[in-house]
Amino acid sequence: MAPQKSTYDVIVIGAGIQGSFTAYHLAQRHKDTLLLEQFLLPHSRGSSHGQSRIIRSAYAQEYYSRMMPESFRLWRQLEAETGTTLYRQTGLVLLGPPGEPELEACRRNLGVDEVLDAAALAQRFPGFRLQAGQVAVVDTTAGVLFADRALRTVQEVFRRHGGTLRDGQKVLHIEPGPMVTVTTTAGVYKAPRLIITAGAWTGAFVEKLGLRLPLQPLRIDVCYWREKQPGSASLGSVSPCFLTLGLSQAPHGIYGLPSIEYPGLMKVSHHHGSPIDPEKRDQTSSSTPGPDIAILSSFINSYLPGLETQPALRETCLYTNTPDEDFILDRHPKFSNIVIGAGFSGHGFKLAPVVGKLLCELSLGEEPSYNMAHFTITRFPGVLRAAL
Ligand SMILES: Cc1cc2nc3c(=O)[nH]c(=O)nc-3n(C[C@H](O)[C@H](O)[C@H](O)COP(=O)(O)OP(=O)(O)OC[C@H]3O[C@@H](n4cnc5c(N)ncnc54)[C@H](O)[C@@H]3O)c2cc1C
Ligand SMILES: O=C(O)[C@@H]1CCCC=N1
Repeated sequence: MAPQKSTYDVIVIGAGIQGSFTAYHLAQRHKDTLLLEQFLLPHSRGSSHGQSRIIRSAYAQEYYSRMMPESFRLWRQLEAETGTTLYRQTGLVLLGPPGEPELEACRRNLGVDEVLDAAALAQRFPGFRLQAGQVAVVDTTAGVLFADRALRTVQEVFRRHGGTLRDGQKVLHIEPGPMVTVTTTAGVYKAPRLIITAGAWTGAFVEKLGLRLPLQPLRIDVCYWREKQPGSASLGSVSPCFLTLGLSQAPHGIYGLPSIEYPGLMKVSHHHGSPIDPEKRDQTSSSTPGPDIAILSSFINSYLPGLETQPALRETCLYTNTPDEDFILDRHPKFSNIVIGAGFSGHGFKLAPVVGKLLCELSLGEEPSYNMAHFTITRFPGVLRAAL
């Protein structure tokens, strides 16, 4: 048997959606790239699994909304390159009290004048019942990304461009230097450039490289609710995605997508969860609070009368939040050939094509295509441990 190749132009750790898109951009640019994943693929232990994610232009922060046209374009490019459907336009309803600052900022950034009241919304989306004192803004560009399929597709194209993906290999040790040495459970690899996109595991990882990043993994309980009339909230019906802003009973927001993963079951969940160690996610103890089902039930009763008010199914997923919920996309302050992409705070999937491009640019020492001020490591004081 030929000995395994061990030296590459770039090594990427973590084959979730961010690492996979980063590796795809590198391989497209003819960099000999190794993508390492601790679990056998596909897996459901991180943040990128499941069949659906929301994609929307609506962002309160201009620095994300400015990235969205390119992200939509790159998703379409991947669809065209592979002949695969990855996106379905459904529209997205943002709802909250009139004048709510985030809602207003989204409306402004979308360039939408219209704010809908209950009657106007019901006419457009009959399954939705807006409550008194609430308004809605519609993002018509928004829709659903077929997440598992997207992850598989980007990994396939990465390989097609000559990239190497090794799964079932956990990275155990990183030795910084002009040639970074990466030791896994199955081998030792070297490259002049390393990119860490290890999701909820990133904090523990970079700690060993002298960085204390304020990354908080959260366990997210994803709930599915049965349609009273089968098919009424399916992808084929007039059923939008939605997201609440400024609801007093759910300050982090409640969101929903049409029934996709399970016919007849619509996903409606909190946009938040409970702190967790990713190594212990299945060890639910009485000290790990579950999602507040009563709040979701009451929301469904009021806003989505076509659904049963008890969840039919629950699944788990992980967010990795930063304190300001902005991403971390930066070079290691001490080892500039190590780049970190983390802290996607529950909203990173839609932007993965652009995130991958930016991490690729940072790693190759190029000027990033967007202003990176909101994504720096040094926005958090005291991250560099004195010892290193
Ligand atoms: C329930 C839920 C709903 C969401 N909804 C949306 C949405 O609607 N729209 C949206 O845009 N975003 C959404 N997100 C957020 C989005 O899915 C995440 O931001 C994104 O998937 C993060 O990807 P990642 O690659 O950083 O992490 P991951 O997918 O977790 O990938 C990191 C990978 O690194 C690997 N790894 C870790 N340590 C090692 C090691 N030592 N060696 C080798 N490999 C290692 C892990 O196994 C993992 O596969 C949602 C997230 C969740 C959980
Ligand atoms: O990023 C998004 O659009 C969504 C919103 C609701 C939950 C997670 N992410």
